[in-house]
Amino acid sequence: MDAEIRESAVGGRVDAPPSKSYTHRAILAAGYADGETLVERPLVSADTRATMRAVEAYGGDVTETDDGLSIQGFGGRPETPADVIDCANSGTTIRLVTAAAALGDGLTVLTGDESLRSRPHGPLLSAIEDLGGRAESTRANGQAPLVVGGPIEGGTVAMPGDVSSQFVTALLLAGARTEKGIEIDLETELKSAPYVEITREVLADFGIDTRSSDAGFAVAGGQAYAAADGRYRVPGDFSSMSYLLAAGALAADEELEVHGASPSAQGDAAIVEILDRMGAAVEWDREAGVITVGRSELAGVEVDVGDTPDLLPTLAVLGAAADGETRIVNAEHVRYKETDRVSAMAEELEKMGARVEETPGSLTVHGGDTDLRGTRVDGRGDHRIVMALAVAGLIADGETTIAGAEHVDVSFPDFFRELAGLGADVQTTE
Ligand SMILES: O=C(O)C1=C[C@@H](OP(=O)(O)O)[C@@H](O)[C@H](O)C1
Ligand SMILES: C=C(OP(=O)(O)O)C(=O)O
Repeated sequence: MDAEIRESAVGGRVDAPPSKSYTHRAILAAGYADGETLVERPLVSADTRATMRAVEAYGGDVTETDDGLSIQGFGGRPETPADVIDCANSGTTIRLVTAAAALGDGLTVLTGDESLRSRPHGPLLSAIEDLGGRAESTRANGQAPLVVGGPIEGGTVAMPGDVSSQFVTALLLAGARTEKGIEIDLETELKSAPYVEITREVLADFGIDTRSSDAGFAVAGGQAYAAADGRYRVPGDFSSMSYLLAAGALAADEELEVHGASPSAQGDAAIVEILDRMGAAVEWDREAGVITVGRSELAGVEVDVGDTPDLLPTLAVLGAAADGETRIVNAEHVRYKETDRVSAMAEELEKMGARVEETPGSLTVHGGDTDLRGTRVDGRGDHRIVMALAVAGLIADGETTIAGAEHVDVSFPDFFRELAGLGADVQTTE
């Protein structure tokens, strides 16, 4: 599917979609629980469907109802799946579900699409083996397809922190259901650290205690998952909001209001502070959960994305429109996503006329001196590249055509409808 976008103004009110990260965790936590949990206001998207499929493969049941997802847990110990688990495009799913597989008696086979089969899982596989489980990459390169089995009893493992925080998340979720618990000592600095705090927040809401220390994180074993009153409500997604807020800062003719922006552990809420630092007229009423943004002249800034890798595509587009230089640093781990997002944004923005430089760990965008021009760009099969380029299309001269626009289904299925609803001149064509 292509998306065609012409220079246009936006404004009005929009509701943020529910958080992908919280939804994944809530679905799996409900899977680990006994009995039924209602996950209210879930994100239903291609990635979260992959986690639902995994919970069902392990013997749980997931039903979409008008009130949310009604999930019957598999009770802490996954059954051996009758078939391979297809995690599609979702890194969160394959990592969290791999650690769950290490609690089972039998073997689980996990795979995904071409992008997912190129992403790294080596440190998680080694940790499971160190804990006495079996965890192999069929191609012996740390990538899926994976074959995983247990049951692990728990213990202490050392692991790098700079490849993916999802390895820590996966072990904390599964660790609560081991006999001895799991202690994770980090050998290198943790990147994407706020995502582990999201995990700890969801775990606490399901009655699971975790600890953090200078060395890493730990979870005691033998804990039972149970949400208060059997219900869990998902907050709004700040990564998704970043495209809406960027659209407002670059192209609003009247104020743009994003609702559903209540504070949570999401690091990507930093988009509000970054926009403010760039000179945008942005205000966040935390109590009401509403962010308003108006069109403003922006100035380039330096942003460290160590904690907030998913903001890089949005920031690159803001940088292309801002006066002066925007330097996005501490971005090595942004290369391990659905695609190498550092190179992808450099190359696609260059097609639109921006001047961009990359180093292994940074992206510098020289904004202001060149106007973006519409052309055909490639969404790289990556939802965040597609959405960021769509925002760039709002301020580019002429028409921007984005190939692979259907990939928004991964995290924000209504993205193009919402953008059109705000006044953007955008059409999608098969
Ligand atoms: O745990 C999560 O929900 C996520 C963690 C981050 O990945 P890494 O920890 O691999 O950087 C982030 O990029 C991803 O979109 C979602
Ligand atoms: C990297 C992402 O997700 P995942 O790791 O779950 O594929 C993302 O949503 O940007």
